[in-house]
Amino acid sequence: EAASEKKRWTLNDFDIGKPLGRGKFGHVYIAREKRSNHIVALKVLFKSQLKQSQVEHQLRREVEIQSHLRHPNILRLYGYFYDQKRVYLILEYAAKGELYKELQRCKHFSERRAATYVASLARALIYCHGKHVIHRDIKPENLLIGAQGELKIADFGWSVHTFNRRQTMCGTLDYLPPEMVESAEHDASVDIWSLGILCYEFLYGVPPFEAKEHSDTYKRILLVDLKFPPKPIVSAAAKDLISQMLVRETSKRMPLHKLLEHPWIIQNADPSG
Ligand SMILES: Cn1ncc2ncnc(NCCc3cnc(NC(=O)Nc4cccc(C(F)(F)F)c4)s3)c21
Repeated sequence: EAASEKKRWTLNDFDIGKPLGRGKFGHVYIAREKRSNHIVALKVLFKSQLKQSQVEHQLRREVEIQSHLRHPNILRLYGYFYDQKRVYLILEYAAKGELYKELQRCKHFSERRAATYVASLARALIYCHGKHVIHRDIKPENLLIGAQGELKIADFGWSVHTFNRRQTMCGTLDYLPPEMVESAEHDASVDIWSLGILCYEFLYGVPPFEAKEHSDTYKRILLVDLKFPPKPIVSAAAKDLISQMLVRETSKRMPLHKLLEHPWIIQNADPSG
């Protein structure tokens, strides 16, 4: 493993295949590493755009964070390389593609499928939080589906290491005001909120606080203006779980390990994930 991490990859190491998707900063292609015949996804980012958006540090943080994460429901970032104009991310290939396209196709998921996805995401987030990493950008566009139908969290471009905050206070915690100490904890609960939003969108096909104007969505979020439409029909257990995750007071949101014991998850999630 260490040897491969030391290896300097170049574009010549890969045969590039069809485009898999196009993101804000560049395109993703299926690719085969020539020596091993290993299929990967190669995300090509233009340095000019990264510089223009001043996100180079975020990309470095993503690569650093991802290099320590190993979990079946987290898309691997195997490494990166760059040339004159581009940065290339060497990523695990998710054979069944993007979850948001699947959600658009199905309109909404069954309770069993939704619960199975939510449980596997909860396990991945418990793993991340255990390593003081929060994703902060959990949404359908950042979820991919592996060859066996398993969910993979991708794109840690917005993730942070909660301990960074503590370390920047030159080692000592003593001088941190309560809100600074607390906010590091608070961050971990942002992923619980987002998972609640995701669970709602899996079941209803739309996020709970959607509104025409951004300002209205913002107001609905702050009020936690949570409404469950009569259609599609959704079990009381599912609504109970969502209601316990979408709580304004961060410390009162259902902890992820409690989520895995919730009746709706126990009754509906496929244990294999
Ligand atoms: C579509 N698709 N279908 C199958 C499939 N299999 C694997 N991958 C796919 N798609 C790529 C998924 C990604 C994983 N990690 C990413 N990471 C990222 O894009 N990081 C990133 C970019 C620009 C700027 C920044 C910065 F600087 F702001 F941090 C960070 S994108 C696939």
